[in-house]
Amino acid sequence: MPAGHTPPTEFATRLPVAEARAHVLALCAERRLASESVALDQALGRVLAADILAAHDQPPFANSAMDGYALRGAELPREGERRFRIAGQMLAGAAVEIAFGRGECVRITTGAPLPRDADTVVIKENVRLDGDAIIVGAGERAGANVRPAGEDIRAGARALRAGDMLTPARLGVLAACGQARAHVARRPRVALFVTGDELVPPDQPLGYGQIHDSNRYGLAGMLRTLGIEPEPVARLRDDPEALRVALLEAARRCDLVISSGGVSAGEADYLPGLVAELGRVHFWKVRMKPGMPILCGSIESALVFALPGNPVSSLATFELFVRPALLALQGANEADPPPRKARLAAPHVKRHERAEYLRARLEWRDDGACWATPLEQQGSGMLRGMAGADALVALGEDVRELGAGAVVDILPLPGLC
Ligand SMILES: Nc1nc2c(c(=O)[nH]1)N[C@H]1C(S)=C(S)[C@@H](COP(=O)(O)OP(=O)(O)OC[C@H]3O[C@@H](n4cnc5c(N)ncnc54)[C@H](O)[C@@H]3O)O[C@H]1N2
Ligand code: MOO
Repeated sequence: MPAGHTPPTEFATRLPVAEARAHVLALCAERRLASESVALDQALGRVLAADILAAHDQPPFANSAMDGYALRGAELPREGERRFRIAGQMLAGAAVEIAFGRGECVRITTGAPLPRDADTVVIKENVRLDGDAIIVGAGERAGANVRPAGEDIRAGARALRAGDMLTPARLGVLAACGQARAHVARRPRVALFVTGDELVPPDQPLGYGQIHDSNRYGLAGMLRTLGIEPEPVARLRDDPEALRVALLEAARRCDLVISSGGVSAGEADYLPGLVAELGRVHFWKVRMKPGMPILCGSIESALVFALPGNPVSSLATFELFVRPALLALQGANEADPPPRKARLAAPHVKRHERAEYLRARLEWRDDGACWATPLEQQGSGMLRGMAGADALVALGEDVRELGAGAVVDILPLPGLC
């Protein structure tokens, strides 16, 4: 009997989405990746393996927030004007301490340490120069334009949390804390298999019954939004022997194996039987549309996601299961974010009992709410609908009819900005 006809046994099937996601996250918690140290230049998008405690105050010293003149706030005039002799100047980076007396000030630039006896900076634009002195009028505020030491981050405080994904600003925090390297989770190694004898690469002409392979590019693109470059995998025919060898080899080399196609009920749908034979099926089929036939299993220590071949189904199931899995393997705090909300811009009728993920465009209107307009192309083979979508609108199993303005959960899709 061909492997495609060997029904896997002893696994959960037709799970609700939430249960399937919880199962995936639990599987990932058992498989957390080890950490490694990387230079900050290589750390964008990586997930911190430990809390970052600030070794010193940030800023490390009280400094001026503006270009101007540092002085004692108590000496500012309440009315009229007052003259301050310029005793010297402090430029950012200059390693000199300047002392100044009563009735004096120090010219200072933004970021320069505040002289010990100063507590106020009057900006350049608000003074009049008069020889070696400045004239300051009433109306200046004592204590103005000073950034106290540690106002951003106190020495010893937790600057970043284990599990934080390193965004550009977080890389800045690490650098500001004096860390040239970061301890981050190892990047997941991922193999991507695209199955289907009807598929030809986009640079080859189509024969009868053939289509261009789009999932390879869509799924690889999804991986790249997470900074993951898929491991090279040869193009395979729908041949169970070749697939068996390749799956086992990929599972030994990788943390996660993704396949596209061959996971439903067709004569050449070998994936479920092969995963059952080589490892274990954790669940097969989730009560969702698109993406119902998704399978999650494991072969040796690798997690396996067999995604449905319909192009929209493969991308939607990536977002719902594979992205959270890749984040959870790295211990990311963002692996299972709470759903975001939007208002549905047009009424919608759902005629089936599965959860539904509508492709929708988002728009922030003058009422301050985010409105989601479902696109016309909702078929699971209609890539154009997915390409025009900013988000998936998640409708629960029980939803049947929704009016315009109904509040719905949304799952934003990764974009380029
Ligand atoms: N009798 C049943 N038929 C189907 C079922 C079912 O439960 N019973 N499920 C349907 C659903 S829902 C989906 S989704 C698809 C998923 O099927 P497979 O994962 O087995 O995928 P394939 O049959 O290989 O392909 C489906 C569809 O997608 C096209 N495809 C596949 N790979 C690619 C690719 N790399 N790039 C572009 N397009 C691709 C393929 O040509 C098919 O048209 O099954 C339903 N059937
Ligand atoms: O669930 Mo399938 O993914 O509808 O096309």
